[in-house]
Amino acid sequence: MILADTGPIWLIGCGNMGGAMLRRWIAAGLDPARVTVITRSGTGAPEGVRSLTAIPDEPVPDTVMLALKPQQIDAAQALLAPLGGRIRLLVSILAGVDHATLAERFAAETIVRAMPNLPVAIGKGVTTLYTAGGDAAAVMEVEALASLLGHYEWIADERHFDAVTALAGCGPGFVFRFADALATAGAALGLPADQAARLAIATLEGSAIMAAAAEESPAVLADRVASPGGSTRAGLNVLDRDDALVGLLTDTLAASAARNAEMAAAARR
Ligand SMILES: NC(=O)C1=CN([C@@H]2O[C@H](COP(=O)(O)OP(=O)(O)OC[C@H]3O[C@@H](n4cnc5c(N)ncnc54)[C@H](OP(=O)(O)O)[C@@H]3O)[C@@H](O)[C@H]2O)C=CC1
Ligand SMILES: O=C(O)[C@@H]1CCC=N1
Repeated sequence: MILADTGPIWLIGCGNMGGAMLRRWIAAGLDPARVTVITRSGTGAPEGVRSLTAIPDEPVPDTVMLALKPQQIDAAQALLAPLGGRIRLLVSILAGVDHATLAERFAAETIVRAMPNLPVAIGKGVTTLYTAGGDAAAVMEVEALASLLGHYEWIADERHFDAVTALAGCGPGFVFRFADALATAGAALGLPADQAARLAIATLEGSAIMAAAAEESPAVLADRVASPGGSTRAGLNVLDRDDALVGLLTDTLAASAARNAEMAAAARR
């Protein structure tokens, strides 16, 4: 998809996620001269991008992206309050904070919630999008930006946003933890720790690429690894006993989704 040059983009916050997205967009062809990063410290912006600690005395930008923490939404509102008019497109990556809260706090014609994940840094991210409606061209622009980050999908029901945040937004954190656990378990069997770490990550990489390309489900692929009466089955029996792994991950996502809901409630105050 081609990026429309609709004018200035202000990025409020440029930390782990805002920075990863912006670097990827610039690598993919976004003109850095269109972007102004605004943070308290004036740090974090990629080279060639204007970096400020307050909003400039300029016309309302076409696009504003909120990439600070949900707990910092009051500061973002105060920062943008002096703007004299409506922002054409507001994109928020704040976990939890819902569309209605954004509409109440920010004057924007089109508001899109986006939930990216950290592999956007290498163009292999997952971004989930939601809007309650808005200008079709603005929505297309968000799609064009999201497509540069990797896989993207819209959700029609905002009530699913906390769940997609838990699964895909937080998901890399859980997968990285799984990689560590796999390596730790390998080391417990006597492997050198560095070798166990390499093998664990390469195994995850190959398995994920294979699962992404396969027509069969991961469940079928798991059975293909497990020779009848063999060693994989013996291991899977541990993960499957009383749905141990499913139960653990269900609790994990539920805890993340509940935290998103708490942050959303705090932002409504
Ligand atoms: N990390 C992740 O994997 C993901 C994060 N998100 C969302 O991204 C958002 C940011 O998270 P993350 O990047 O991890 O957080 P970071 O702490 O890494 O970045 C926060 C950024 O916000 C800036 N900031 C803080 N306060 C203000 C302020 N008052 N005005 C302007 N800028 C400010 C910080 O700079 P300074 O301190 O200099 O002001 C920093 O650049 C969150 O809403 C989170 O829900 C979504 C998906 C995944
Ligand atoms: O931990 C967080 O709150 C954010 C939301 C998704 C990933 N990181």
